[in-house]
Amino acid sequence: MEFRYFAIQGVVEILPRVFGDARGAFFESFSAQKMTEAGIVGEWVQDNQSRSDRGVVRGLHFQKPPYTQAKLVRVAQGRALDVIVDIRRDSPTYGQHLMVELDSERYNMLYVPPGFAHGFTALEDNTLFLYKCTNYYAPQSEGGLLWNDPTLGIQWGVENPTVSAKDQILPTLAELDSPF
Ligand SMILES: Cc1cn([C@H]2C[C@H](O)[C@@H](COP(=O)(O)OP(=O)(O)O[C@H]3O[C@@H](C)C(=O)[C@@H](O)[C@H]3O)O2)c(=O)[nH]c1=O
Repeated sequence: MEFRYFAIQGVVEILPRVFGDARGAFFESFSAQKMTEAGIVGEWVQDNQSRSDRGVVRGLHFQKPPYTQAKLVRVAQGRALDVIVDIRRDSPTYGQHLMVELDSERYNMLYVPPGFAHGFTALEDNTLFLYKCTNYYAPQSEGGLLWNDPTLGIQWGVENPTVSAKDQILPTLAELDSPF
């Protein structure tokens, strides 16, 4: 398992060791021991999965304290462009975003700590997006950021994205009163 760190502190890409053979492939999709050694700590309590067709954008989402979530995200089928925005008020990279392509054929994953708005776009039909969370879903604590806020300048990689009604009315960064 290899770990890649970024200019935005706290975010880690995980590149598992993949064992290919005549039957197919094997990899460890989670190892508390190896991830803890790399600084990825959390009490993982919920696993989620969504299926999206090409051009679907989900996000940008977070849960507010005291129900903040770290997320460990990956794609089991297809490809997604994963996007995170730093909304930690005291962070030198506040308002900056990072994009990482998650590819089911590369088996890569991304660790997203609390303090980030998270979203992705599916780059293929039937993209299966899997993630672990360190807190249970708390609908009353849902927060978000407008996916196409021009201030963020995110290039989502698809034309005419499909976005839920709920996500179309999220606040812009300027309107956001970040709880982090
Ligand atoms: C996130 C979530 C949703 N739901 C329900 C609520 C709703 O009826 C339905 C669909 O919810 P949403 O539209 O919020 O699903 P979605 O837009 O896929 O939400 C997810 O987006 C990505 C980008 C994230 O980062 C996740 O944390 C989560 O916010 O599923 C749960 O029951 N448990 C959950 O943990």
